[in-house]
Amino acid sequence: MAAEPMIIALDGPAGSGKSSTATGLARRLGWLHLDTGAWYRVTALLGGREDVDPADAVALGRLLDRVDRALAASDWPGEEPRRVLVDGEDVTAAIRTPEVSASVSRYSRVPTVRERLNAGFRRLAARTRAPGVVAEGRDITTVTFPDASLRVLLTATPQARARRRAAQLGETDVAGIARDIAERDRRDLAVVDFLTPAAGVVSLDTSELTLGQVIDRIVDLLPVDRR
Ligand SMILES: Nc1ncnc2c1ncn2[C@@H]1O[C@H](COP(=O)(O)OP(=O)(O)OP(=O)(O)O)[C@@H](O)[C@H]1O
Ligand SMILES: Nc1ccn([C@@H]2O[C@H](COP(=O)(O)O)[C@@H](O)[C@H]2O)c(=O)n1
Repeated sequence: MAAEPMIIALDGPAGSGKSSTATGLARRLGWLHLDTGAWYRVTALLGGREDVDPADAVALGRLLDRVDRALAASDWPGEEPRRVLVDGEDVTAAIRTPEVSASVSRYSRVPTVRERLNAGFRRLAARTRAPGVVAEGRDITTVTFPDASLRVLLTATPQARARRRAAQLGETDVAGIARDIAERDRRDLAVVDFLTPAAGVVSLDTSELTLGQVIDRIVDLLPVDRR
């Protein structure tokens, strides 16, 4: 029987570097990168387009069935940068717009959404062709994969996060970006605590580290035969 895939779980606030770190780790290790935030974003994108009221259990269930099928079809270890496809449509860029970022918590705060997506993440990780999974989000170390082989909480100062995001977007209004990040964190923190490391979770402050240094530090925490 094939060995269970090894899991690295990464959590952290917006802009702390989860996706870039997970991308680099997955590339280096040849593992599957599971960007859970992307699937919350897909839910918000499709929900917004179809005007799905999160309180309408039937419409929400149909929406989540669709997201679930797209998630299940996304086992592409080694593909970086990752594309996000839904029924053949490439929504990689569409899920990153400021509108989706602003609306995602309307769906991500709903318990049914979290339960259905978490179940899909666990199924994907259990049956991936990859030898391991780097999963990143907000509740990955605590709820989705509390038994992961390695669990890391990435942190960075609000200033560092806003500076990085401004550079990423080519924006000069760093203060405005800092406000957007703080607002999204505030809404997300009402649902899960991703600022306090749970027992056994390694906390890594990336404010003064380059991306390469962050990846090296995490690889150093793996058993020697898995690096
Ligand atoms: N250690 C680092 N040093 C410098 N820049 C970094 C570092 N980590 C990430 N970055 C840059 O910061 C920006 C935000 O990183 P990233 O998108 O990975 O954060 P995130 O935690 O996934 O954010 P979100 O939760 O909003 O999706 C990117 O442009 C990335 O290249
Ligand atoms: N495990 C997770 C991951 C994400 N979310 C919600 O999705 C939003 C987008 O996530 P990004 O990582 O792409 O920024 C995020 O703001 C959360 O609302 C979540 O709840 N749990």
